[in-house]
Amino acid sequence: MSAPAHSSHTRNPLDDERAHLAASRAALRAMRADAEALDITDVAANWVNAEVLRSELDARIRSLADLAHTPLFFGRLDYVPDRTFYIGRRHVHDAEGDPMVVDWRAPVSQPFYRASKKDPQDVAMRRRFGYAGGELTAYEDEHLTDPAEAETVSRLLQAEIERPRVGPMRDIVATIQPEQDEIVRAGIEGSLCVQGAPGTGKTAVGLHRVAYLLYTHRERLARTGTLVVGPNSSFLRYIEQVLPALGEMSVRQATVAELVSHVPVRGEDTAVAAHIKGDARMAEVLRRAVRSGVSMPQEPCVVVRGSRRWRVPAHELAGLIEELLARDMRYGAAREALPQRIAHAVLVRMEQAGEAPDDRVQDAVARNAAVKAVVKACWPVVDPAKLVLRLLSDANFLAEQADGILTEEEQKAVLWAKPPRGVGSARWSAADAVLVDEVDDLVSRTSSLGHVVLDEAQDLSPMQYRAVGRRCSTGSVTVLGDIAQGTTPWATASWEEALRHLGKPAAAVEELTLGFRVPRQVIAYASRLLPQIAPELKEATSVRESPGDFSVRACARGELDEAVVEACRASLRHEGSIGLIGAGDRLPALARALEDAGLSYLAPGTETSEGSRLTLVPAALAKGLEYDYVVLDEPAAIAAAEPDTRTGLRRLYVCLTRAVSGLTVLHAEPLPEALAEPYGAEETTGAAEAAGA
Ligand SMILES: Nc1ncnc2c1ncn2[C@@H]1O[C@H](COP(=O)(O)OP(=O)(O)OP(=O)(O)O)[C@@H](O)[C@H]1O
Repeated sequence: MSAPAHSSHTRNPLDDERAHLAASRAALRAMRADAEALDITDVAANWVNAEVLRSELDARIRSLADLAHTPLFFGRLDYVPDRTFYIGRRHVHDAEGDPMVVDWRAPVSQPFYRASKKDPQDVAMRRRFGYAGGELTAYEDEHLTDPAEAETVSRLLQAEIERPRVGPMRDIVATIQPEQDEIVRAGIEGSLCVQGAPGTGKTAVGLHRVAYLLYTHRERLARTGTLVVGPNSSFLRYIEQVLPALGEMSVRQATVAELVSHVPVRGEDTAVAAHIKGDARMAEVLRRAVRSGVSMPQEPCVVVRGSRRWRVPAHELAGLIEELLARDMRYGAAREALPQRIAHAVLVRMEQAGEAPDDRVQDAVARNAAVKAVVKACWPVVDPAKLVLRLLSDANFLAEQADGILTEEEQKAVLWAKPPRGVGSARWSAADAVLVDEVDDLVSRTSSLGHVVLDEAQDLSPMQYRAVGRRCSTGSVTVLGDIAQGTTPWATASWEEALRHLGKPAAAVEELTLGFRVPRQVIAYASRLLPQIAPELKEATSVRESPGDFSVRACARGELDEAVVEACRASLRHEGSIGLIGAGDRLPALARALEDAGLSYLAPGTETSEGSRLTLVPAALAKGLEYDYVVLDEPAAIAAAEPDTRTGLRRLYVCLTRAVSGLTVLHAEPLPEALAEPYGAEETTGAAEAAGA
């Protein structure tokens, strides 16, 4: 793209901008040299201090590195009157401390993302820069206050959206859209939920929001911590470079399974059992179970001190226990409070007898063997894993705790067929681990982080939402997901319900509808499934201009593998990444076909590179990922691999919406009904062919 011609006889503005880039680079080098030259021997009082300071300084020096392939600034704002700011990934200042580049997250940068002709926000001109291989090669201006200038779609923005994808996920800091920016910059106090169709940038927005919050509330979040929760490790590997690219290294990323890893998960539940174990009613069953060991004393507690014996009668002890049960306290905290309460009762008696005991006496009484014996008998220690184990293997115990909460059939469904011998040998399932986590929290409060981003949230069960919710009980959360992509039988039905289980019922639900990934005709084709999988949702639109290569082809049974290999070859002739997606049990055959054809392939989550661009993706792991070209093998098999029709079609919807530039669907079995209609010739361009032939 060339720079627009400017009428003046002076230097080409591009030269001026290049000069500013060179000067900014020099300033950044000077900042780095300053940091490197800093002598900390005088300021660090001791060895530990010196170590801490050194590592902070090293991090700062690293963050000041000038990365040749990431432009130092990507935009410029000319405010009225007469103030110019260059917007980039990080702040750069000159020797006097004046800004050469301001951080995209600073308040003065906000109009770069939000200002419009309708609302110029004091900006006279917005300039976007185009780079090629680290060189500044183009710019594009919008004069927001000029009534004569028509509003246009930015070509640089469009080029960025169309740029082929290879390697890990990229940041979108140069091209965040206004509706996305509102979410990125929403205040830290409020929790938010974002419903968005495939490719509307939910993941990108969530990660940029973390970077924004860390910039704006650095100290607070350094103390309390931030966490990004994603669906599986391939997904986490795919997104893990985005935050470091934005200069943020200290954000933890985890799956829900990793958050609740109290027991080793080796077993699997039936869909029915998993559904019940994920139901919020389980929380009440567990609460009862935890307290079920509490009993009322039959004997008085007799404390001997010196020559005197102090007696607290059984009914008074029972009163203390009942009072603790009635309070909204963690089980473990109440257990710690009980000896003090009993000791207090003893102290009252001592005072009545004319003694003047102090706090030390109360502490000593609380540690007395007789008091300890009462606590041990009446308020026993609860081991979370052992308690859940008992609940799932002892039918009578479960029946008592679940009485009036779970039906008999439901109880039967969650009981282990063969009770394990102990915690170590049990075949715990993922849902069991969440139950153990719930009990753990009933015993001692889980500590809360400052902010949690929960991505692909539509798949979580109510009990999983509770597990995430307790990790942000005093902080806030950003929930991202798409109901139409919910593929677990235990998925929570609506965002309102999900937010309730998270403990954030007042959070606002926003919707993103502009799609940045999937070409228009592909999203239109996939959206035919919406009436069956999520009738309440609107069809996504696409901002992508490229119509994309899209074809649906029927083959004879014996020829499918060969056709798939051929489609992969054809895709490899284009630039960018290629994903071959198939049902789990089709994967061995597909792998063999690729190997026989001499095509090497990667596993999902492995970084693609120019030399290795083809990934073989099981349908179950496709969620959240994207490829420039997707070859989709046998839709019917993908749908059939799920326990019910709706889940099957939702899985298919996920797989159909992974493509950026091209999608080839190949099938030997009939297509699901909604997709069988030929794709209308009037809607297609290029290679689309009739489906279901
Ligand atoms: N403002 C933007 N500018 C450029 N690219 C964007 C923008 N927003 C999103 N994208 C790109 O669109 C693609 C889809 O984004 P992302 O994966 O965040 O979507 P998603 O809503 O999480 O999708 P899914 O529902 O499939 O998980 C990514 O390649 C992302 O970088």
